[in-house]
Amino acid sequence: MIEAVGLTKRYGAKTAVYNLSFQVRPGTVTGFLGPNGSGKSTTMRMILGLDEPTSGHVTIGGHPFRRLPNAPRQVGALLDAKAVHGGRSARSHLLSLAQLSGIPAQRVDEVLGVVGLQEVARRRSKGFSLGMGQRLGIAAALLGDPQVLLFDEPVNGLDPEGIHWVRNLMKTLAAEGRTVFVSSHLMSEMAVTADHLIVIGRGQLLSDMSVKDFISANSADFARVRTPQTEPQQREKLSSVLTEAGAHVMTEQDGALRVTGLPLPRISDLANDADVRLWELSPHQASLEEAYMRMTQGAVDYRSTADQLAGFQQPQQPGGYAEPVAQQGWYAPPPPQAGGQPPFAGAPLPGGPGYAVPGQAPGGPGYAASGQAPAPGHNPYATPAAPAAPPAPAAAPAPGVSAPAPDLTKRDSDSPEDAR
Ligand SMILES: Nc1ncnc2c1ncn2[C@@H]1O[C@H](COP(=O)(O)OP(=O)(O)OP(=O)(O)O)[C@@H](O)[C@H]1O
Repeated sequence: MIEAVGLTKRYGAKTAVYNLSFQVRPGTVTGFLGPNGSGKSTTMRMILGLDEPTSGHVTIGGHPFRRLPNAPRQVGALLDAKAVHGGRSARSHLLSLAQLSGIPAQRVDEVLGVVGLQEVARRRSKGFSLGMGQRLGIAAALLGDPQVLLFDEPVNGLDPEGIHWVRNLMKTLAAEGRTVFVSSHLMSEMAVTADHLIVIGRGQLLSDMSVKDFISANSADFARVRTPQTEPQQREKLSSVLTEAGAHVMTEQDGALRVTGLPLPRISDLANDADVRLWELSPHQASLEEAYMRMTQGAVDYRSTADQLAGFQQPQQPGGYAEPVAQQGWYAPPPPQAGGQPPFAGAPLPGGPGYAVPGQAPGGPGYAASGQAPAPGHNPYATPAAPAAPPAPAAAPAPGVSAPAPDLTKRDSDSPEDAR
């Protein structure tokens, strides 16, 4: 098991990691997520004894990495696939690592087979593609047959077959009882690979929970309801009936209704009672990517000015950043945006069940969950709001969620110096 307690790392005035506490348990794949620059690699380097924490500590199996007896046989890691002497062949690179750790040469050939590089084992690694380099880095991590494995972006540069292979490898390693800690920006992959997630933003813990809980805590389920296109009055009638019953109803670009606040059977019953025929009644559950974007929206450092999402950022507070989203309550499904219109200008925050928590950016980042661009000039969500949801309790964070800590990152002097 990996255990971090109050882990903090400062580089000069820059706080890369602040007061991180978490455990990575054996037998599961734990995903490590966070926007660019949020401190994932720094955390991994501290776990591996490559960086000294400014305060706090991190142990593997109860020992700091540097005091682990025969560490390479207990812990394997892929941090930077390019950290290989390009003039050496894949085999001689692995052989030199094996010799340093007293690992027999036979194991080198085994891991070359496991990662599928046996055919190119004697080729110089400088001619390797990005994906081949990743495979070589994974081979190095597996060399000591360790119980604890850390992978920083292992699927970076891999083709679909390679991604599939890494996914199965991680799962197999975890199923063997090993501790597998893996960072990635590929949410679709994480959704099918990881069992548990640790999410950080600007160096601080945002979430520590199962993938399933993470998705449900950061999304609002809703129903898509369609009535016959040829009879628009049916849709209007249903919309009124559902609204009267307490739902929040919005019209999507394709004419379907997006309904929150009522379970599907109730929607069906109400439609039936109102004599409205339904052509579609389907549940929508957010993807990990949607949930992740909703959670980390306030903790993204680098965003294109051309990115439509830029307008949805909470303003950077002087001397601090907009608080990461605490995981409590339910959130509005991300509403499609009208072309170029400020996201919530003039439009009240949709209320009712499943809506936003005070202190957060209203309504979410504004990406279209349905993947459909809204019609220019028409904001289907600028409808009068239902009464606002009662305020969520401000202080108590949900289980597994850290309360947002004060921002200790400093943007003005990102010194490359390590001031530990
Ligand atoms: N040696 C260093 N000196 C100064 N600042 C550093 C150093 N290493 C990391 N940082 C800063 O610490 C912050 C966290 O960086 P880190 O590489 O850990 O983030 P990350 O989450 O791994 O990012 P990415 O997803 O882009 O790989 C960044 O702002 C980075 O610039």
